Amino acid sequence: MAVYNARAALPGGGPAAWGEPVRIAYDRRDILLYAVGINSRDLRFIFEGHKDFAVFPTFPIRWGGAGAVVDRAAIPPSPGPLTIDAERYLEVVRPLPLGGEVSVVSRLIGVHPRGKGAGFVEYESEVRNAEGQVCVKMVSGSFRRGVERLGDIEPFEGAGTTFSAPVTVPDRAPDVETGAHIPENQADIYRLSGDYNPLHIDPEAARFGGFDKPILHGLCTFGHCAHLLLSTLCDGDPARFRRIKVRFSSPVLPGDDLKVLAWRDGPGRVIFEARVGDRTVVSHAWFEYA
Ligand SMILES: C/C=C/C(=O)SCCNC(=O)CCNC(=O)[C@H](O)C(C)(C)COP(=O)(O)OP(=O)(O)OC[C@H]1O[C@@H](n2cnc3c(N)ncnc32)[C@H](O)[C@@H]1OP(=O)(O)O
Repeated sequence: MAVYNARAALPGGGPAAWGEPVRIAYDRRDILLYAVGINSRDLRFIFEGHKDFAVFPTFPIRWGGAGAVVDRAAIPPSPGPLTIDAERYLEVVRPLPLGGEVSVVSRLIGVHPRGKGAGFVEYESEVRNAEGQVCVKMVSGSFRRGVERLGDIEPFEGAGTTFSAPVTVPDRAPDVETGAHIPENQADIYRLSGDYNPLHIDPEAARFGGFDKPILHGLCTFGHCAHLLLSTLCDGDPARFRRIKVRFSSPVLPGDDLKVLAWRDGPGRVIFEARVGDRTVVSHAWFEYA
């Protein structure tokens, strides 16, 4: 089993069974950098000397899919920027330690044709602590542009299943409204957590990907939504975080004002959307808390 550092690029590749565990080492600096990358000003997440210093619950999201075996026959590769982060789910089973080594296992759970010449690919992942206990469960969905025909998929347990369920927001005013300004340099900071895709910093790479300028990492938007909801609904207490699911519907840009609108949907559960102006940027989303 290879040892990878949290800052290094994650490996990929392989079939639809659980992949080999990937060991990931991280320390307090990684925890702090992630929290600053989603623009947290909460000392519990950005000051290691705070009495309640904690890992922000969505910290491991970038490890989604780590170690999954990619069957190239089932999912033809699509060129770099044409792979788009489309949906994410994260569930905290128990808190991650404040540093050390964890392992991540992932497997392909679904490959679906979707929309105009795109494939929608979903991976499931589990993060386990040094004792082998599951701390976090995740599902990562991405759009593969230009993959018009998905390959012949060998049948496997769970093939064709999807975690991608539609969510309709109620036809009434939201119960909760919150938001944040995304600083112009937010993507510059977020990428230091290890997501160095040039789409988020290099204007030329952004143009190649079909954008006028570098866009914010979807996972940075994800972290902002989680932080805003945890702050507003749970006084920022990470122990109350349970699960979150989002769909990235439209890109967010550094400098944007992000608004999160949430509707209560039973005890400890909200349905939410994020918007920039009138444009919905996160949809089909929900958050559960204690
Ligand atoms: C490596 C990348 C890193 C990043 O961080 S990129 C930044 C984060 N991601 C984004 O900003 C993505 C923003 N989302 C989009 O730009 C668009 O959204 C998509 C390009 C992903 C899709 O747009 P379109 O091709 O125009 O698709 P459609 O015609 O709107 O919908 C076709 C079908 O696809 C479903 N769908 C649309 N968006 C998503 C999504 N994000 N995740 C999962 N499914 C999606 C719809 O419902 C529909 O489905 P049905 O054909 O069954 O009606």
